[in-house]
Amino acid sequence: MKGRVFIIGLGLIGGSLALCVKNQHKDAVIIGFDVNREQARLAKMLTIIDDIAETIESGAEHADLVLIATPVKETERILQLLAKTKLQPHVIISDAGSTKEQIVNQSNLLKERGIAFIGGHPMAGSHKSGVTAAKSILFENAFYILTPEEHIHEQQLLQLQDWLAGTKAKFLIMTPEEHDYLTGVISHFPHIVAASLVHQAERKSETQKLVPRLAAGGFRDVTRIASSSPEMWRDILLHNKAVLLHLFTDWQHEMKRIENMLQSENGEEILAYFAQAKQFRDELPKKQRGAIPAFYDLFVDVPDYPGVISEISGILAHEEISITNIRILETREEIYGVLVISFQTDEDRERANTCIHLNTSYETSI
Ligand SMILES: NC(=O)c1ccc[n+]([C@@H]2O[C@H](COP(=O)([O-])OP(=O)(O)OC[C@H]3O[C@@H](n4cnc5c(N)ncnc54)[C@H](O)[C@@H]3O)[C@@H](O)[C@H]2O)c1
Ligand SMILES: O=C(O)C(=O)C[C@]1(C(=O)O)C=C[C@@H](O)C=C1
Repeated sequence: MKGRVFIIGLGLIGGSLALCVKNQHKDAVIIGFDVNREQARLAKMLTIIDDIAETIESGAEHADLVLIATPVKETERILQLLAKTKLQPHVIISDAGSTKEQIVNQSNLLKERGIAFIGGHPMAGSHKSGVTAAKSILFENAFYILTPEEHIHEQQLLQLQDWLAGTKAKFLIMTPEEHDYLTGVISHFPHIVAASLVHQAERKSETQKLVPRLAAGGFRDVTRIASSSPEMWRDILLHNKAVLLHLFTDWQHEMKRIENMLQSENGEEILAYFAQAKQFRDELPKKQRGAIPAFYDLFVDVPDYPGVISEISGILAHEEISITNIRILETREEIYGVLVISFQTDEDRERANTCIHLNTSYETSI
């Protein structure tokens, strides 16, 4: 599609959306704005955007699509500003915020002017922030939730999906309330738990100096997201307060339940507790994750010795399995295994997995 796309907030998500729109719509002109001028300058330098707008008003005036990718409290303020700004009558405005109800409520002022606002949330991301972390593949295979209100025409919804087709995400339509409940359960509350575990470890480290050095595999896996942007998460919590307070009560019951099992040394119940969690966790759809390994990646836990890459690639070549990339991770943090092999299809990855199991004793994970 041709047109002018204005992106407000040029961080991880705004930058990634800009790349996705440009990949799909080569003739589109992407204008960006960020309060942090350095982020805007970097976005232009990295050719993630074509031009920088001096103000939100000047960027929005001639835009066909406006995407807001700022922390959610800022998004509310920006919607208030846009409601007073000169806009093209056909413009579509959307956002990428992690909460929806308060943002959609705030868009009422635009609705009164007959301007279309469609709440959006690409359900993939990272603990990294800033435009330098932006990637065009960030949302591949992830869900992209849209929360159109009743007055939004089908045509406007389709047009937004068309603009965002380069994300290669799967669109899901739901109400803002449903969105906030679901994300409260699977994203926002887990974030609080991750941060609380880090706080607990930090407190213990005051008397137990070895805690930071020993905080390895499991602790790092479960707390990776605690390294995310504090501003972003402060805003998410403030927006989704009601859902989260309800989940705190649930969680406290949950902790009490396992605490009681331990208190009474009920081994059978403890076993069942972990077995049930393992079953549900193991059955989560693997292909629907976001970007972190967004390709068909296979992780192979190999000893770090010269020649290991050619050993594995030789085994795969022998079976005529094509690989698109093979590399050694410099760190073992967050993902098991140091050798990452990328494939074009899930089928190739499955074949490779079987082949490595048959020919080596290395552990693999997908
Ligand atoms: N990080 C994730 O995993 C993720 C995933 C999906 C959605 N989101 C949502 O996307 C939004 C952006 O998150 P991010 O990860 O890109 O954060 P980020 O910190 O990488 O980028 C946010 C950018 O917004 C800019 N900004 C802040 N206030 C502004 C304002 N008033 N006007 C213009 N620019 C402003 C900041 O300077 C920053 O560059 C948030 O609402 C977040 O909830 C995040
Ligand atoms: O992978 C991560 O680092 C994330 O936390 C991404 C994550 C999530 O909870 O899944 C975080 C918030 C966004 O709203 C969407 C995605």
